[in-house]
Amino acid sequence: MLMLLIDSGNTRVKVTYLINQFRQTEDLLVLEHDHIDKLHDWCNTLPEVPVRAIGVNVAGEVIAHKIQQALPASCPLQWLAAQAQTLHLKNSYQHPEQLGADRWMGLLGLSEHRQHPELPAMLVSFGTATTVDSIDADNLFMGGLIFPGVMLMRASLHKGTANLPAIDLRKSEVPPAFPHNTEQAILSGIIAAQAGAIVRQWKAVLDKTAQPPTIFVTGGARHGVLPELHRLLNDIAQVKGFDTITLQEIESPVLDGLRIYARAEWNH
Ligand SMILES: Nc1ncnc2c1ncn2[C@@H]1O[C@H](COP(=O)(O)OP(=O)(O)OP(=O)(O)O)[C@@H](O)[C@H]1O
Ligand SMILES: CC(C)(CO)[C@@H](O)C(=O)NCCC(=O)O
Repeated sequence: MLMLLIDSGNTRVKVTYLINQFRQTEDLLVLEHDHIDKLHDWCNTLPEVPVRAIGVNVAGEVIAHKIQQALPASCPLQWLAAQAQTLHLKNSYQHPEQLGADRWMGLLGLSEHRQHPELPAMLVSFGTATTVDSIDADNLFMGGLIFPGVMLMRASLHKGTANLPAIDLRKSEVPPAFPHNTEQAILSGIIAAQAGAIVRQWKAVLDKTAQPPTIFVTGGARHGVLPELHRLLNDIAQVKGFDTITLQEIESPVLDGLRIYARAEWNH
């Protein structure tokens, strides 16, 4: 039995599959919104006809419909939402279903990466928006931040002002603390905002739980932020008396979460 797992984000749609509940392949399809129809042909190349699909969609109804249309008629699709509790994960959102389903499944996906489940953990996703979510050692989602992602910050400065250019973001060095030109000032500003928010949340979790969270980082826009993030985390580790702060990059926590969900359902 082949089951599709779909992570439909605001920039890209990612699809993988399970055969008899196991991920037997590293096959991953990544599609921009304009190319969702290619999902149809991809499905025809799979080793079996898919009989079911589950996924999360935060890209709106139109994209959800396009995905549904691209699937074989034999393959019913179920979109999952955040809940008050899913497996071991508990949700502290006032209205649990308001939490982005991608954030929720991503947090579920952390369980297969956490080497120290006795410590809290953070999931930082540098996607279209940046999200910074925390769970404690009892798997309670404590709450999290949403702010414009790297590309949105860049675009909004360019669109919302007369003088600011659309800068080149393909640099992954620590940007200067005291920029001396416009391009550097924008780059440093964006990276400082992104990295600074994560350090702020790391400290908030430490203050609340008295334990240092492990940080998991994902998303297409992460590379430019990581050098500055490492630098800030080294600084705060020293101040707080820790040898190091664990930061681990992970490729697809949302698909990992969907896989965990699918297997649990299968075994039920
Ligand atoms: N090299 C890069 N430098 C900066 N940003 C990048 C780079 N590569 C991709 N991005 C940005 O990363 C974002 C996409 O990341 P990702 O694929 O994780 O997004 P996504 O899954 O579509 O996100 P979301 O789920 O938030 O919609 C886009 O904003 C894209 O412009
Ligand atoms: C924040 C995004 C856009 C991140 O992809 C998504 O999770 C979303 O649309 N969330 C809904 C609002 C919320 O999570 O509170």
